[in-house]
Amino acid sequence: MHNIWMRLKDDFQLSIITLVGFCSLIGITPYTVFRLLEGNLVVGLVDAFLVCSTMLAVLYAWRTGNTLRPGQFLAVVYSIGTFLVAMKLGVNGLFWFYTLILFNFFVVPPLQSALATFSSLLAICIYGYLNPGVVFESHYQMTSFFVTCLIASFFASVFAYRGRRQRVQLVELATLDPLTRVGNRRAMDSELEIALAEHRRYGTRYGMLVLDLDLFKEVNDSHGHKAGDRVLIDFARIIKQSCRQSDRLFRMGGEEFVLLLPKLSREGLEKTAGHIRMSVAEHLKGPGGPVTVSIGGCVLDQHASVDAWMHEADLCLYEAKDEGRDRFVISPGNGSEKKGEPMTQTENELSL
Ligand SMILES: Nc1nc2c(ncn2[C@@H]2O[C@H](COP(=O)(O)OP(=O)(O)OP(=O)(O)O)[C@@H](O)[C@H]2O)c(=O)[nH]1
Repeated sequence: MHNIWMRLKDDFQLSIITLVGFCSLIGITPYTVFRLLEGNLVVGLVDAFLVCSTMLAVLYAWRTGNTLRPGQFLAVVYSIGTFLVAMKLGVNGLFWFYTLILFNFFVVPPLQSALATFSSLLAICIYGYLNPGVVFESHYQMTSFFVTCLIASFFASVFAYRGRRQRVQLVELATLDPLTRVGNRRAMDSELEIALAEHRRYGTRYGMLVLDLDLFKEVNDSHGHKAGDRVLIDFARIIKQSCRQSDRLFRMGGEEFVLLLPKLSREGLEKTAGHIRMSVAEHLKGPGGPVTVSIGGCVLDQHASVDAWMHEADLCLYEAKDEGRDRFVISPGNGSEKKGEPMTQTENELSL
């Protein structure tokens, strides 16, 4: 129950789709029964179809975590459904268009929503125009309906667009480091926990590299904080260019970064660490000359916690610093506290 509540709180789109499911169940089901009882089979079946489709979409969203596809599916189903209901019920069915406008703008991105709503609106107006007296009582009524729907759509799309942008900005504020635009510590903590859970459940392999710029204080002290910031931004860019798209880079704080690498063996981790060390040494130019990086690494194994995993990588980093910097040390990987001496390799040793 706690899990369900957390997902509803954290995922806005999921909560909207769930709300739609709830509203359709209690809002449309009575109409379905009523239409079927009064013998209006078509509208009754359309209503029943809407309720069933909504329930399926809600289930799909909860099972897969994907809310875009069920949202698009519902936007199409409801747009067609609203058209059919208005076609059959005439003026009494037209009021559902206002609900459709709001609904579509909540479940799909603004452009897709405008397309679905406008198509449905246009379809009912064309049908009404071709069949005078069936849907609209006059052309004047049809025009008023069309114009008010367009105005309502316009306002809904402005609010939907602003709402979406603000949500994206909030997520960025909560998960990105403002200087380097890589993941922040909060994002790192949650991704490392997910990695640990996946490793335990499915045996997925993960490697971690802890990267720390060498003698970074000198850059700041000699050339100022702004120059230091520039070096940090360039460093993050070089790391992102040197690793796979599936790898995730986080800034732990200061000049220390963590790289999470999925599906990597210890040998793969060594290669990547060597490649990154070399790329940084070659391409990272501070105001006073090249800046290098020291790296500690560890493959996730039998670690009791994320802290234990990170601690092992940190010990390797300290060792790389102690041995003279501009190098990497990868733990031998027994999953517990470091027991033996970890392997230390510079790029030259690797290529021998
Ligand atoms: N420009 C800038 N500097 C930062 C930022 N965060 C931390 N620092 C600086 O990073 C420096 C870290 O210095 P140290 O921890 O002594 O490490 P170091 O000089 O890199 O030495 P080693 O790690 O031993 O190679 C300090 O001068 C901090 O002020 C930041 O966001 N921007």
